[in-house]
Amino acid sequence: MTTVDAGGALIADSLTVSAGGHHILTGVSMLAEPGRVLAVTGASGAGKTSLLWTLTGLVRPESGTITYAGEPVGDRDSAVAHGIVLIPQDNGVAPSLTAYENVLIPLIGTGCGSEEAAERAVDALERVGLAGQVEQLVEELSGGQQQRVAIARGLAQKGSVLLADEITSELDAANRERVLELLHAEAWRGAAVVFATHDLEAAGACDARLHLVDGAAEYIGR
Ligand SMILES: Nc1ncnc2c1ncn2[C@@H]1O[C@H](COP(=O)(O)OP(=O)(O)OP(=O)(O)O)[C@@H](O)[C@H]1O
Repeated sequence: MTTVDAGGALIADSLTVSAGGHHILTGVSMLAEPGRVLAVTGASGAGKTSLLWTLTGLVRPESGTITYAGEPVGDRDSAVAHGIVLIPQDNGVAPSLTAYENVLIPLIGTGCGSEEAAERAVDALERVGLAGQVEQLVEELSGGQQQRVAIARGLAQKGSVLLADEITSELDAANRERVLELLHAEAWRGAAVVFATHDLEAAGACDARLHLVDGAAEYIGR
């Protein structure tokens, strides 16, 4: 397994984000530590996706700062350079490519050598239980299988920070358990993991919890 910088905490300080003329995050602060899984909970519309998109540089905050290992994360390029990986809520997989290509191509795009990328892609697909679907077109896969392709794509990148947005929503019980174990395995590898979820049982098994209410952090702890 690849190890990452153990000093690499992702810290958000007083993030405020606006869209459509109103605040969708208001003064949210957060600490994601290497080796730990932070659950982000909250009702639908509370701001979980907005927070993860801001942490990964896809949304620019109106005020507040984000740092990784003490370095500013100001935009998408710096988030990528710091190894901040997002598994998005909508999966974002390419339907006309195979499962393997969906995992492989982003690895090549980030400069991974072709042999290592191939190994990592197959390994990640096996870890999510898709060893038998490696060469299958994504459009031929079920919703839950497509979600697992997106998870494999995120795992294969071996990020320093893994942001996982509602990644168990389409999974059956066995695959939900498998994916939760994989998130914790990412933390054991040394990554800081942030897991947005409606699943309070899964959140309870995480190391820390940030609860959002109407875009504000209401409760931090277990
Ligand atoms: N581009 C946008 N323009 C205007 N409002 C937005 C935009 N993006 C998000 N919002 C609003 O911000 C709020 C938070 O949305 P967000 O998707 O972050 O919530 P969430 O907690 O992830 O919800 P869910 O659990 O349903 O995925 C919602 O009220 C949403 O309508």
